[in-house]
Amino acid sequence: MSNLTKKEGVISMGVVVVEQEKNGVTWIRINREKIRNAINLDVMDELNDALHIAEKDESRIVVLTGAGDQAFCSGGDLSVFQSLKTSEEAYKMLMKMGAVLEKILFFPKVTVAALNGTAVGGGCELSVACDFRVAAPHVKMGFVQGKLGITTGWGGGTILLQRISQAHAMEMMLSAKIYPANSLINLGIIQEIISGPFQEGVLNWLKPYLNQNAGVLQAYKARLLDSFDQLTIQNNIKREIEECSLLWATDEHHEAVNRFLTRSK
Ligand SMILES: CCCC(=O)SCCNC(=O)CCNC(=O)[C@H](O)C(C)(C)COP(=O)(O)OP(=O)(O)OC[C@H]1O[C@@H](n2cnc3c(N)ncnc32)[C@H](O)[C@@H]1OP(=O)(O)O
Repeated sequence: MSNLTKKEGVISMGVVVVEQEKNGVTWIRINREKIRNAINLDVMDELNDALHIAEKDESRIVVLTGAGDQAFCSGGDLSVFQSLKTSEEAYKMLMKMGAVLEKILFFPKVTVAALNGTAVGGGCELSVACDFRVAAPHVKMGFVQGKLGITTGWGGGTILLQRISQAHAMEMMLSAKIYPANSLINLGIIQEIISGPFQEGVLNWLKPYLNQNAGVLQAYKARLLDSFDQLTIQNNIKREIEECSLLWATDEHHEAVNRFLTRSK
C-alpha cells in the first residue's frame, strides 16, 4: 500500500479512496475523474487493498463508487492497455482484474455499486460483482465490449448471468447497447434510481439494511453465497477470460481501440 495518506475515516491510496463512515458504511471510490474512472493496474492493486481494509473494518455495508458525477467507471484504461497486443499479455491483465471481481462477488459483507455516473465495458462488469446497483437518474450502462471486438473479460459476463434473467443478460451483452436508467430498472440490473444529492440518497436507500445488526446482514449474505455454485462460477470466469484474451489479440480489437483513442471530439 504505497502513497497512503490518512485523515479521520479517509484513506487515500492514490487512485482509490476509502471512506469509513461511523454509520456502518465504508465507501470505496475510484478516484480518476478526468479519465472517467478508467481502471489501470494501480486501480486493480488499490481496489484489492481497499477490499482488504473494508473486510476487516467495522463496516456492515461496503459501497463501491466513482469520483465525480460523469462516470462510475469507463472500464479498462485503453490508453494503457492498448499496449497489450498478444493473448498472453491480455490474459495476465484480465486475470488480475478477474481476481478483484471474484473477491467482490464472494465478499462476506453486503456490497452495493453506487453508480454516480455512466458505466461502460469493464465498468459494468465491476458493478455486477456487487450485490446491488443503485444509480443517479442520468446514468447509462452498456456492455460495449462487442463494439471493441472483444467480450466481457473480467468475469462480468459470468456474473451478469447470475444476477439477471438469461434473456436480459444476453440482450445486454450481444447488443453492446447503452441503456438509460429507466431501461436498466426494467432489465433488473439496477434496483433504484436515486434522485437528489447522490451520497445522501444512497445512504437513505440503505437505511432499512443499516437498521439490521452485522450478524443478520452477514448471515443473509452467507445465504446468498451458499446459493452460488462457487466452483462452476470460478471455472466459467476463467473460460470467459481465456476466450476474451483470444479476441483481444485480433486486428479488429486493436483497430477499434485505436479509433477511440484517436477520435476527434
Ligand atoms: C478491459 C475490459 C473491457 C473494457 O473495459 S474495454 C473498455 C471499454 N470502455 C470504453 O470503450 C469506454 C470508452 N469511453 C467512453 O465511451 C466515454 O469516454 C464515456 C465513458 C461514455 C464518457 O464520455 P464523456 O463523459 O463524454 O467523456 P470523454 O469521452 O470525453 O472522456 C473523457 C476523457 O477520458 C478518456 N477516457 C474515457 N474512457 C476511457 C477509457 N476507458 N480508457 C482510457 N481513457 C478513457 C477520454 O479519452 C477522454 O480523454 P481526453 O480528455 O480526450 O484526454
